[in-house]
Amino acid sequence: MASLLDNTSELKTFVLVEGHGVKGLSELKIKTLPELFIQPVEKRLDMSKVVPYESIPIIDMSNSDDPKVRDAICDAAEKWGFFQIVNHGVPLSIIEDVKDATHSFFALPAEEKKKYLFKNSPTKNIRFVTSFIPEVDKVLEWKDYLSCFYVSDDESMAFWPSVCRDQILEYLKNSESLIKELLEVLMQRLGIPKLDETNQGILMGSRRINLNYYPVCPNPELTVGVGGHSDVSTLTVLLQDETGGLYVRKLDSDNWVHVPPLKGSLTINIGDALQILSNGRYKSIEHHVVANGTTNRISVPIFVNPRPSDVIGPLPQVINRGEKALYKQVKYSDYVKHFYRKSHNGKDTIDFAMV
Ligand SMILES: CC(C)(COP(=O)(O)OP(=O)(O)OC[C@H]1O[C@@H](n2cnc3c(N)ncnc32)[C@H](O)[C@@H]1OP(=O)(O)O)[C@@H](O)C(=O)NCCC(=O)NCCSC(=O)/C=C/c1ccc(O)c(O)c1
Ligand SMILES: O=C(O)CCC(=O)C(=O)O
Ligand SMILES: [Fe+2]
Repeated sequence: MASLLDNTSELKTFVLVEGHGVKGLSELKIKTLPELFIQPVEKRLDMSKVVPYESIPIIDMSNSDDPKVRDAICDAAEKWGFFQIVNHGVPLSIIEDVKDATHSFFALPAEEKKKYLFKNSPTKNIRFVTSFIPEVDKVLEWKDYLSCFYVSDDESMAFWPSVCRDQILEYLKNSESLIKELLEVLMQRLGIPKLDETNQGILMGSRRINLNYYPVCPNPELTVGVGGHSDVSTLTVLLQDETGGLYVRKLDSDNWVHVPPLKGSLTINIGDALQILSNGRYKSIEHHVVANGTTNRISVPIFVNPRPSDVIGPLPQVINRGEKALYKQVKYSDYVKHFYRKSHNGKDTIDFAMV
């Protein structure tokens, strides 16, 4: 084991090539974090900047036709870019099933998980990864994930891991009406009364779902679970377990706010695509996940996106009201490829679309 930990190339092979991931490393009960994962101080979360007395809004969706609830959603998207929802209509049993399925996938032996590494995967729409982009990240993040881009039920049934595919598909189906409702509410404030086929395609024409696993880390303060980044989605529906560890930047400040686990809740955040489409009105906020010294953590984000072929820019309904466009028109797949070409670095992806 000593040679594994001291030799970066052997370590990379164990973690990235043999399918062990950081979970496999954590299970060796190592006492010290290998250098490969030691983040520069500026990439770690400065806990002195966390403000304990603030929290993102919690919105009860049981009366979602109530104008007060609809206003609360739009206000949260403008002022925080992040909010938690309860009574959202996604059955709690479906949520529990997807959490269990996440544990089942990561409990598979390395030999099985290895089949989903990008170079071995039967389809480019599914990949098992450690860190964010290990080919690009100079220092690795303390996270393994399975990323699934949804194309069709048939493709999922053929290629997704059988231990989790049915639960993921059920979850995707059962979150559909919630996603549509949230987008409808957000569009109404922008002067778009109904979602028709065209804007529905741009707002929610594709989905990516990730199963994230953050294993216990020997020196959590020296690394990150996920470095500061904003999502490139339209919006993200995030399911987290009872561990905690997600922090979001308070708008226009140097302060961070914890997103506490709240049983049965889902966390919603605005992504870059909606910041662009709304010409900056709705905010895609930087967020960060810390590593944990005592508990394994899972989370499951659904990234609701435009279709890869869509061209996105500030919506005509927004610009026609006399606003100056802050962003140019970009092909969404170009935007996403730009995101996937570099390590996490706060909010810098959106520079790609800036006028
Ligand atoms: C992703 C692309 C661009 C792939 O295009 P495609 O033509 O199919 O390319 P391909 O030949 O299959 O794959 C190669 C590309 O995969 C992309 N890629 C690289 N790493 C990954 C990865 N880990 N997961 C998925 N795609 C990746 C790169 O963009 C590659 O581009 P290039 O290096 O060839 O230039 C396309 O499917 C698309 O436009 N999808 C739109 C929907 C979408 O995926 N949106 C992203 C929402 S994800 C989001 O908002 C946040 C994600 C996130 C945040 C923090 C994390 O720590 C993390 O892990 C993930
Ligand atoms: O694990 C979390 O709570 C958030 C993960 C995240 O930000 C992401 O996968 O984009
Ligand atoms: Fe994220």
